[in-house]
Amino acid sequence: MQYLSTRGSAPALDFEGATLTGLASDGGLYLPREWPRLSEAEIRELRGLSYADLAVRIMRPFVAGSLADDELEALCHAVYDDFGHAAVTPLAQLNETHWLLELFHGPTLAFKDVALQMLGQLFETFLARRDQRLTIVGATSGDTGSAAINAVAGRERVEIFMLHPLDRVSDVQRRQMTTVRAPNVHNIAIRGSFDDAQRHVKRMFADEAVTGTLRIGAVNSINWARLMAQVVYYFASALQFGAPDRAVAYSVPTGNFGDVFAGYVAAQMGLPIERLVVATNVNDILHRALKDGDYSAGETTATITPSMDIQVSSNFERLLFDCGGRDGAALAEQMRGFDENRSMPLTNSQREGAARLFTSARADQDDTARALQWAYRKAGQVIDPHTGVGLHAALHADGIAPGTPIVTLATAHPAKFRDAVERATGVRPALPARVGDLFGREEHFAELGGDYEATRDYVLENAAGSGR
Ligand SMILES: Cc1ncc(COP(=O)(O)O)c(C=O)c1O
Ligand SMILES: N[C@@H](CCOP(=O)(O)O)C(=O)O
Repeated sequence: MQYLSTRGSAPALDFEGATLTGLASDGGLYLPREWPRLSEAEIRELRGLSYADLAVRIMRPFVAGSLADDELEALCHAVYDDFGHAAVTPLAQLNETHWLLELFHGPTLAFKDVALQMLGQLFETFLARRDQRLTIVGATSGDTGSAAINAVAGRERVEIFMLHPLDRVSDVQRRQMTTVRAPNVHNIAIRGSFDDAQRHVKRMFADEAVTGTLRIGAVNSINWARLMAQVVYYFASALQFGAPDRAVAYSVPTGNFGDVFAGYVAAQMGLPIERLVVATNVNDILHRALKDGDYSAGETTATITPSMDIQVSSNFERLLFDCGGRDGAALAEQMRGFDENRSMPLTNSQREGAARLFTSARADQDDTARALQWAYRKAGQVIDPHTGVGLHAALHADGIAPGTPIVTLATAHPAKFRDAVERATGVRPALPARVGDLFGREEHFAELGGDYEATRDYVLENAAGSGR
């Protein structure tokens, strides 16, 4: 499989190249040249497979040419055979229509583990093959950071620099990153928002002072391999509802548009998805873009769903590319306009293409708290606030045919946000034993100002080196 940049001018790469490169050299994001398509009969044959075997079948066309079947099988079984829950991503029923897809059974209690545990293995495989090292630079609003650090801590061939916005992640999220003691892990808190951190990371990919010295890679969802691994749980859940003979709708709490874009990919592959509901908090650029065609970023507001306090949503570019006729040059121009004005109108084909599958909703803090209360009182489920944003959207979604199961992606364990959960429900969720003694361990992180140069220089000065 070949991968193309959404901005049209970076070289096409195979899966191995796209995984190690992360962000394309023209600033675009990699996407498969075409969507592999499964027939209804092929989807039916997936019923009853273990999660690991399903992952092999879904990922195989995407990795073709870069991983042999036996290599892919070994990786999928290594990651998913012992994942914290036998089903890896189990479903929980709320009522006759609504379900939760629990994505938080991995080591760091958020959906990011499902893909990042796989990405850690992919890095190891490809770097060993090339006898190379990689310096990862990443940005996190809380969950990607801990999941990525868990996936690569102590590994020989990678080191990781993870930027988080100072005081804008939960205490559990921060400690899951900053208490990890491994020589290849560097945590940096920057003054500003997640968007600032993400901008610094993307700029490093285009900065010769960095790329001329270090081979840098990405763990954020700008890395295609992340999304590929997330497609699997849409199939795993829809099959349980009878796919391909029955359609399912999903409500996805959204920030960087990665998780919900994985649902879009599943639909392009032939999975009958009736609707994808993009659920945002008050940082609602995606809701406004889908509703009015106006993609314009405001200031980020801190909320009880900090992982979704995002205004510039990386993966939306992938959707605009795919829906807008895959015209890289035109999209590069459109994105240049956005970089200059922090605002851009969508084209008609982008709007119409998106409207075929997506709908959207926005939840403020009261809506979110009410959704947490509803889940607890009506269904006995204590859910995290991000999941609450998704559930609010699911409960208020229209345009979904009666009788269609609506699945809300439960993206984090409630204990990661226990203060907000307790305030809404009166229940203080306990931290699962698998995260260990987080509050008894010492924290280590560098605190930097908000300027790009300080971040870049810190990385250059502290990198053990990955060669060029
Ligand atoms: C708990 C949680 N829910 C939802 C999201 C949103 O996911 P995405 O950025 O893939 O849209 C994130 C992070 O982005 C998250 O950490
Ligand atoms: N919510 C994320 C933000 C980064 O998103 P990513 O999916 O692009 O890595 C986080 O928790 O860090």
